Amino acid sequence: MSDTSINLEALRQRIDQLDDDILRLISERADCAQQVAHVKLSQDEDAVFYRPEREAQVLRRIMALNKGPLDAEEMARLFREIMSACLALEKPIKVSYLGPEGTFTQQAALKHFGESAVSLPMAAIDEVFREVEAGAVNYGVVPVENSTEGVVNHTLDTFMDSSIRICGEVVLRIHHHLLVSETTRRDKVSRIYSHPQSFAQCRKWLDAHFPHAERVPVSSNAEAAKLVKTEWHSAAIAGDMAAKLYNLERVAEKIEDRPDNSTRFLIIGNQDIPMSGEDKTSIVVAMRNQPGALHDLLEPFHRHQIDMTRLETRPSRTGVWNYVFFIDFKGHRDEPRVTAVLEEVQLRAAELRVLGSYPQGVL
Ligand SMILES: O=C(O)C(=O)C[C@]1(C(=O)O)C=C[C@@H](O)C=C1
Repeated sequence: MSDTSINLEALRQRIDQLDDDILRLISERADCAQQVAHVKLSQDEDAVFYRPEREAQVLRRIMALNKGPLDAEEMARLFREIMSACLALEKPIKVSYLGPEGTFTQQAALKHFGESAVSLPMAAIDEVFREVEAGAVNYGVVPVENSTEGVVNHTLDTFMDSSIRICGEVVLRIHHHLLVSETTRRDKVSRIYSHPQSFAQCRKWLDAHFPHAERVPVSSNAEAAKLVKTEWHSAAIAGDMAAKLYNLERVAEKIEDRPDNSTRFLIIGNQDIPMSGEDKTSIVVAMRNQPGALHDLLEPFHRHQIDMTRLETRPSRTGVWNYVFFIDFKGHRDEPRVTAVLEEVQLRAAELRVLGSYPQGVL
């Protein structure tokens, strides 16, 4: 036997021993999670098993402790899956998302809740809200803003008519690929299907590489991928999940014009989330229609040195010229300086609703 094969053998034996340890430790961890479930149930028969603030703390701790060689995000992803499996042992979690299967929203749902969550595709954003409101699922996942294309107005508008709360956020790096099926004539592509937002995010690449192909907008990237299966002269722009789901080949990868293209998704539910230590709060405010209203709204945030991460304006559905403001800022509603700001804004506003305080996205 050569030296290298002896070495390989020894290393594999060591890996087997380590796997034994990992297996034992994961099982012990799962056992602990089951005991946590018993404690929760003994305190409250309607106990909520999923604890986003605790999950965020676990992942942040692991990322801070990690010394490599795996990078912190990779390590957190592994722990994300362990926690997902532990939670499923306590109580399986059901999550609705803006479908169909294979969309970036499904990818975001899995990134946030892990593979052990049961995820159910819905045809529209309102349906995701409705399922959560009706208690048919525990949580929902909807897109809210894209770094290239801006806000998803439909999601914001749906919050105005709903009592649903925001329980979390997840940011997904969006990579688009040009996809074809095994029967596509790659030199004869004359039509490309995709969602309008994806076309917008890949405009320059398309102008340079497929200036003459017809661009056909469809309701989702997954739908685009599905259509390609049946047409020999068509391609689709979609992401990894759709490529995998419909078994398509990537003719060109990462064709988005901006390398930092990302989408933020919200986790919606019926629950108030306690502080995790690094939180955000989202509010919706209607101001009276008078001069200086916007200044009056923003001034308390400035004075209390609260870091505002987003401000969107949407027309209110009640008065013709009235606008409402969607504001995200750092901090949790239970922190004294946040409570103070909310009290001041309440006095100046026609209406204020806290949509939720939740952990800042970790992964
Ligand atoms: O700490 C808890 O409350 C648990 O239920 C345990 C645990 C975990 O596996 O660490 C599992 C699910 C919760 O969402 C948070 C954490």
